[in-house]
Amino acid sequence: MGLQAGTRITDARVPATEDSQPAITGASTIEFSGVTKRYPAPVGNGSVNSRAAVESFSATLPAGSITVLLGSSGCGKTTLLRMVNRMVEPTGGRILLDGEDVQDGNPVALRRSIGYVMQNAGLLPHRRVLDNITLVPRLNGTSRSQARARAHELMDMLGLAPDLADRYPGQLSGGQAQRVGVARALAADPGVLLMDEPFGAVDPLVRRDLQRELLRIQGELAKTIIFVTHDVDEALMLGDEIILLREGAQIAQRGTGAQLLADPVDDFVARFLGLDDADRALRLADVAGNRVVLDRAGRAIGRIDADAEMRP
Ligand SMILES: Nc1ncnc2c1ncn2[C@@H]1O[C@H](COP(=O)(O)OP(=O)(O)OP(=O)(O)O)[C@@H](O)[C@H]1O
Repeated sequence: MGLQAGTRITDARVPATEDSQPAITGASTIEFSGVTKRYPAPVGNGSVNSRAAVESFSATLPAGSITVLLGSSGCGKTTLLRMVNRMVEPTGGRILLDGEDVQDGNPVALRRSIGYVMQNAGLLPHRRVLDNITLVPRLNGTSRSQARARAHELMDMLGLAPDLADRYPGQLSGGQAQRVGVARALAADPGVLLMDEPFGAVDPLVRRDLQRELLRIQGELAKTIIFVTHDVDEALMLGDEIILLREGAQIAQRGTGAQLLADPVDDFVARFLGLDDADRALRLADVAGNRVVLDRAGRAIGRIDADAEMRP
């Protein structure tokens, strides 16, 4: 379809801000090099086999970009993500952050230096919203007043009303809890943000809002984000690049959303993206001078932003 390399699909309803390339400050390049994870798998006779959840995965993710790990349940997305902050230890291979092996440092310090957002927000239920957000900066030695000031800033940035600061997580809606989860992950100003299906548990409208917020915040902060999802539309909307995975975290195809849509390398990719599905039937069209991705009903689910180069 003649799409340029380096195109990015953005939310069709968000106007482009071509001149707003954010400065990349403190974001890290993430390099996976031959990373493997085998979990012990008990077999019937009492002995234990091991299965590779991730088999020799290699990829370099540029600083300041959103890379989406897209794939079916069980293909190894979460395992890949959790090896970055050593919640899961790899069986083989190396993960480098700006050239430094994550295995070389203290895992607790590593975890505190990396933002992590999970599906159910993972907030501490007995701590108020503000205390959830300030927790990691406080553990890192930030003063109470500074940590609270930053927490209020982040709440404002994420559209959370100030009076929510004193609530407990159980008193929040799902969407509010996810916003607090994102604020908490950003509170220590990490260079890397790991997001594991963070918007999967909220309704589609709230999910769309959260996706838009994330893109807006990323426009300001330019973190290196790994975003895990099995939702194609979410991947197309958020990813500077998408890595589509098969079982064992084998890379089926890697590229911008536009590249994957225009040039799927095989049937697996085409099927996963819904290109062969008459009910979905994603297609590209020109609308008011923009190249947009339409679903079967003609709804715009994303726009191809041909001017957006992949950031270094
Ligand atoms: N702690 C564990 N012990 C044993 N096997 C595990 C463990 N965690 C994950 N696995 C297995 O590793 C494989 C990959 O799991 P993983 O959670 O990384 O996949 P995923 O792509 O994130 O799936 P989902 O989208 O359902 O979260 C699966 O077969 C899973 O059963």
